[in-house]
Amino acid sequence: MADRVGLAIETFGLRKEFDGDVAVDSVSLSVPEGSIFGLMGPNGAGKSTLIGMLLGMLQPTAGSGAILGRSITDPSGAVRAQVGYVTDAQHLYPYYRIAQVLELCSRVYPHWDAKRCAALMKAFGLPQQKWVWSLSKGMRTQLALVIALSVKPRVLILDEPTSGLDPVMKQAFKQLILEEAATGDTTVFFSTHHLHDLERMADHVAVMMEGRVLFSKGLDEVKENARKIQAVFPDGLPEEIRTMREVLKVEGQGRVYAITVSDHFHEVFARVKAMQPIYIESVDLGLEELFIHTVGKEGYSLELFAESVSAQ
Ligand SMILES: Nc1ncnc2c1ncn2[C@@H]1O[C@H](COP(=O)(O)OP(=O)(O)OP(=O)(O)O)[C@@H](O)[C@H]1O
Repeated sequence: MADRVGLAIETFGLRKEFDGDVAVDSVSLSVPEGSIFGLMGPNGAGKSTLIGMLLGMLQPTAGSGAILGRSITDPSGAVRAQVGYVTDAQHLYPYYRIAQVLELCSRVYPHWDAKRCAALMKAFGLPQQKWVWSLSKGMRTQLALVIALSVKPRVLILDEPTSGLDPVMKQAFKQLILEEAATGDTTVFFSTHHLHDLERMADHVAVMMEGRVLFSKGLDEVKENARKIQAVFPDGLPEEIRTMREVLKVEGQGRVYAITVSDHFHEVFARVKAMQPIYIESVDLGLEELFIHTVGKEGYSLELFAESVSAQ
């Protein structure tokens, strides 16, 4: 595994089968250091399975991966000391009191930040003497976040972290994550069902469907390269436009054609312009439109995906 500078997480052809059923299929991802990377996908897409492999909780069937240059299958688990994580199924000790869990963590994690832990506990108002088993789902998530941030993580991995939280806590949680990322020292990798989480938090976005990552890019790159061309041609649409690799969709209304471009926008625009349209302009493309067209072009059901796009 290459120890490449600049990437916090890297996977190559990562695959996981459960009894022959493929849950994660050939996933190759690059997560730049210092980024907030949002992975979006509907129920059953394979997000938790992928995260389970990154955290060393699940053994890959094939492929490989590294966090901060160390293999995710490294049996010593050394990399975990620099990784904070919050998962849906919190791996916390049910028969410990909160204070005991924190005490244990302070001994296990070499970079444990007791001040930060105390401040976060106060902010969340978590009762130190409560048993872990008696906490609500949202309180467990809060406790997991307190721990995740107190290990001074270089990488923070969050599996649908806000799913059990009420709206006020959701907001507070997101704020904390953004503050953590703003320090520039922490890379955040999170999964979500919802497009609006990506739009509000992430600077790198990926879409997962049925075990595969269909799309993975930096938002700046998306804004620069995924746009729409609106054009009118003297003799209707030149057929070769439909066959261009970068063209996701062509829609016509009267004589005006809207050409959705997923990549290399400037080159495609220049090629279309050379076809001598009567009129041509470039229009911004939202993430929602881009994802819907990408998912559709790959032949996946838009119904599954539509819920992720519309839900708040
Ligand atoms: N331990 C397991 N044993 C068998 N199948 C599993 C196991 N864990 C996950 N799967 C299957 O793998 C597929 C992907 O599940 P996964 O939980 O990774 O999806 P997800 O994108 O996280 O979904 P959700 O958003 O609902 O949490 C599903 O078909 C699921 O049934």
